[in-house]
Amino acid sequence: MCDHSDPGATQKVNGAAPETHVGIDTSMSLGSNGAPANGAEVRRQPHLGDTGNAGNVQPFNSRYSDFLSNVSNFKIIESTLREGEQFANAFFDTETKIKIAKALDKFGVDCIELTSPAASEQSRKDCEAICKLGLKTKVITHIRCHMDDARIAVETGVDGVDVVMGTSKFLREYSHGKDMTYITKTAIEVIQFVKSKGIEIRFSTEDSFRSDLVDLLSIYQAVDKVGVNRVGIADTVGVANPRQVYDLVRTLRGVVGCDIECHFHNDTGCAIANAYTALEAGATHVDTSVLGIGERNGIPSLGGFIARMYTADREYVMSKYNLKALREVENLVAEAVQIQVPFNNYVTGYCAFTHKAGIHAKAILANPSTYEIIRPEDFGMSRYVSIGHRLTGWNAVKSRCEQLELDLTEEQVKEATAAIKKLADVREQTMEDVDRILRNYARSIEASAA
Ligand SMILES: CC(=O)SCCNC(=O)CCNC(=O)[C@H](O)C(C)(C)COP(=O)(O)OP(=O)(O)OC[C@H]1O[C@@H](n2cnc3c(N)ncnc32)[C@H](O)[C@@H]1OP(=O)(O)O
Ligand SMILES: O=C(O)CCC(=O)C(=O)O
Ligand SMILES: [Zn+2]
Repeated sequence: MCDHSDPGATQKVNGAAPETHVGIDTSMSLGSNGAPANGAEVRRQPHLGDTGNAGNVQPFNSRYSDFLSNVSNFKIIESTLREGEQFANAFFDTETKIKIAKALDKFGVDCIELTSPAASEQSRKDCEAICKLGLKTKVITHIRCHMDDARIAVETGVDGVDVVMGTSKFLREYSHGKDMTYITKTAIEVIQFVKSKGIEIRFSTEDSFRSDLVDLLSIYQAVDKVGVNRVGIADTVGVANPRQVYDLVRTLRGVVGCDIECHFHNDTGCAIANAYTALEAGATHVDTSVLGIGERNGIPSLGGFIARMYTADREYVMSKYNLKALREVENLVAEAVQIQVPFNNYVTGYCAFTHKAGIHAKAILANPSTYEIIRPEDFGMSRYVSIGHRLTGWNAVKSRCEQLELDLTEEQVKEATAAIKKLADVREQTMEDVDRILRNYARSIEASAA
């Protein structure tokens, strides 16, 4: 149910590198997610001056003058097994958690964050089991700012503990009822205790963007002074916009020496943009979850965040992360939480690399960089050109003729294209329909020439 491989029924075109292929398949059924049924392939010539989709021709790379930016030097705290477990549909048994942890390790995330061991006896056991897997990724757990939780956490074998406490007026009044003096004192106690066990510690303020700036900076400064490894900013309700994020992170960067982690909810659609902006302003770590699952409508998806970062610094992202492992971990999580991967998912969505309109198709066939900023092959994906519809053009049809080894002149291809469009005005044409039209047309030309 969660398979989200390439769309069938379109023309398959792999073409950024020399010696690339064009495969064709023209029906466009959203139900079928398998590889194209009819993948006849033809060669296309490499395009001179094809610098690749995310090469240095694009003008939006970060500026050298942007000395604060960590866009080319960031870490991912992957929270599918913590924030993701807070998604309404999520129930991860031990086996599933282990599979997800291993898949994230294979992808190469820097840290995985696990549900608090104080949540339940099974959560504690699962945390211990994942710590024993010997993963390359750091294993971190996430707890309240409370000594009882900290004592349980340090016994699990984790590499790090993420501590959080609400600082907004809302949470101080209606969640835990504690004032800033109490919060600061407890935070310092928890940090010193966790550090005394030789374990990494992060302190985060929940609902940071609705907290008082002076309160925030004071507590961050206090925890930095006692040697916290990271501080965290959390947009718990998804209220922040990129400009506000930039201002807060940049201000904080001037106040603490430790690393800065950021956590953004997606209630108002800014989560990935906010994460990117936080890195530009000097944050070092970003929280993600696979497919963005989490409380309500979640946080930045691992795939979406990676797509953004790849576009900013392809070399860094490709050298650090195993991008071809993205699809596997998405499928795993989608199945575990019983959802479909969205049709428009970043990178792996059903039609993320499908080009339809004739104008696009022509240019894509000449050079994929015209209409793609991500190279599908970097993620183990394929490119498609859809031709069995009325928006098609003769250039796309010509490429199919070449695949079918039909020797037609430009004028003849144009005439065949008109025939396809006429029929496609009535209904979408499948690949078989298009091939039949083209073959019949070629036969009729041959017959009239004989
Ligand atoms: C924004 C976020 O996503 S933060 C992470 C959320 N994660 C979780 O909640 C983990 C799963 N949670 C649980 O299993 C449970 O809520 C537990 C074990 C943590 C606590 O359970 P309970 O003791 O039954 O308390 P309950 O959940 O009803 O209320 C939360 C308690 O934590 C307190 N609390 C809330 N936030 C914090 C905090 N950041 N630090 C310390 N204490 C806190 C509240 O005041 C309340 O205390 P109370 O028992 O004196 O009323
Ligand atoms: O610990 C954090 O920084 C974030 C906690 C959280 O999930 C949130 O505030 O939404
Ligand atoms: Zn959250």
